[in-house]
Amino acid sequence: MTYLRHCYLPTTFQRQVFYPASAYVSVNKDIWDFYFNDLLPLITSKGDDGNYAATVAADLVCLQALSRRIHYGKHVAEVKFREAPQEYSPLIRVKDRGSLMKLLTFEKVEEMVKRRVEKKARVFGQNVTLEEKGSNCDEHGSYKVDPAVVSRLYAEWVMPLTKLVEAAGTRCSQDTGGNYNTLHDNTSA
Ligand SMILES: O=C(O)C(=O)C[C@]1(C(=O)O)C=C[C@@H](O)C=C1
Repeated sequence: MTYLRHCYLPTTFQRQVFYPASAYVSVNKDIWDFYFNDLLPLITSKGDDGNYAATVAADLVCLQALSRRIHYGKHVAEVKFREAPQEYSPLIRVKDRGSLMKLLTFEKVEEMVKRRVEKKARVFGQNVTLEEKGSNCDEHGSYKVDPAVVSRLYAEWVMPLTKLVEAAGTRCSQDTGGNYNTLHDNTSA
């Protein structure tokens, strides 16, 4: 590092967006676990095609995309907390995890997200062939990934983990002195 010249460009000012404690909020271990244990068995078939390098590269892209999407929950939490601190603060103070989760949940939005990702998988994930439709098809064609599984991915893993990040994020907004790595239900709110 000592060999590097100083940069000629002025350092840009990075606004501190998050409360410092939110740097410790991470659900990457949970993402890793559901990706390999639950999701992959639903979208792959057993066997060995020898494409290890391409597979690792694809896994990395997917894991990073999932992690980015889920940890955007920190931004969402920040907005929600700033819009209604009077609603969030008392729940955080008394560690009412259930009510906090309810406040962070918008069921109608979740329904829309599930329908939207399913439709996107249908539209953008079609296999294009010149052959007649096979057994893995509906009236529109066949898909690289079953659109119902994509909807399930969001319903069972992506949105619940986003909310977990949001819950931890709102706690950071309230109080920067705690341990925010303790995200799960068996821990205090
Ligand atoms: O849109 C929101 O308010 C979010 O918090 C995001 C999100 C999601 O992960 O898509 C999570 C929780 C809500 O219940 C709805 C949607």
